[in-house]
Amino acid sequence: MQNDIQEVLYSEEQIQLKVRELGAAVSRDYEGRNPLVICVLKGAFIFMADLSKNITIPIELDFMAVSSYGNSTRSSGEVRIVKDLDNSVEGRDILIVEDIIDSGLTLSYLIDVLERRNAKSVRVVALFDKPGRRTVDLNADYTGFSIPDAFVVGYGLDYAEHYRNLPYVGILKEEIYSNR
Ligand SMILES: O=P(O)(O)OC[C@H]1O[C@H](OP(=O)(O)OP(=O)(O)O)[C@H](O)[C@@H]1O
Ligand code: HPA
Ligand SMILES: [Mg+2]
Repeated sequence: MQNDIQEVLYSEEQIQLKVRELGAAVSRDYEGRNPLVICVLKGAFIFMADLSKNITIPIELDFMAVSSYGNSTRSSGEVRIVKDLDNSVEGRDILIVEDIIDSGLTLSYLIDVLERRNAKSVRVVALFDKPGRRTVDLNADYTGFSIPDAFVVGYGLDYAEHYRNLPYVGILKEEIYSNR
């Protein structure tokens, strides 16, 4: 697995430090509000686990699975809900937890769905952001790291379902996906 990585962008330790900061910011901003924190599966599963342990106010958790990349390094443009929420979002303060914002298509779709279901507020915390790749105008309320336009894996992020279990985040060698 390690041999497929061209360059480590952020180590496990650097990520943990950032996640602690994000947890503190969320805890401060949502004091007294009991938000519903939504994990966007599968990519955000590790970030959600670590972030939630760093949130010090009462929260509820829910999970939604959406997919648009499949086995590609480019978005198909079609966002599919693979698993929906268990909870109603009506009248709730929602915090969406995303691993990465790339084109922005996944998030713009999700925000739209949650607003149409009458959430009281919708905010986004994203660990990684590729601002150079947006096709829709959208930004997270809380961002961990801005990264260059390269396909990255690890800490939940996959290529064709592989590499999610790497504890760090790195750029995938182009030769792994260029001849597919
Ligand atoms: O801003 P975008 O271009 O929409 O890209 C970001 C989304 O793409 C990835 O999900 P993916 O479809 O690969 O599903 P996964 O989380 O199960 O890997 C990633 O985890 C984000 O949810
Ligand atoms: O760089 C990425 N890596 C993994 N999944 C992704 N989904 C959007 N961008 C990426
Ligand atoms: Mg993926």
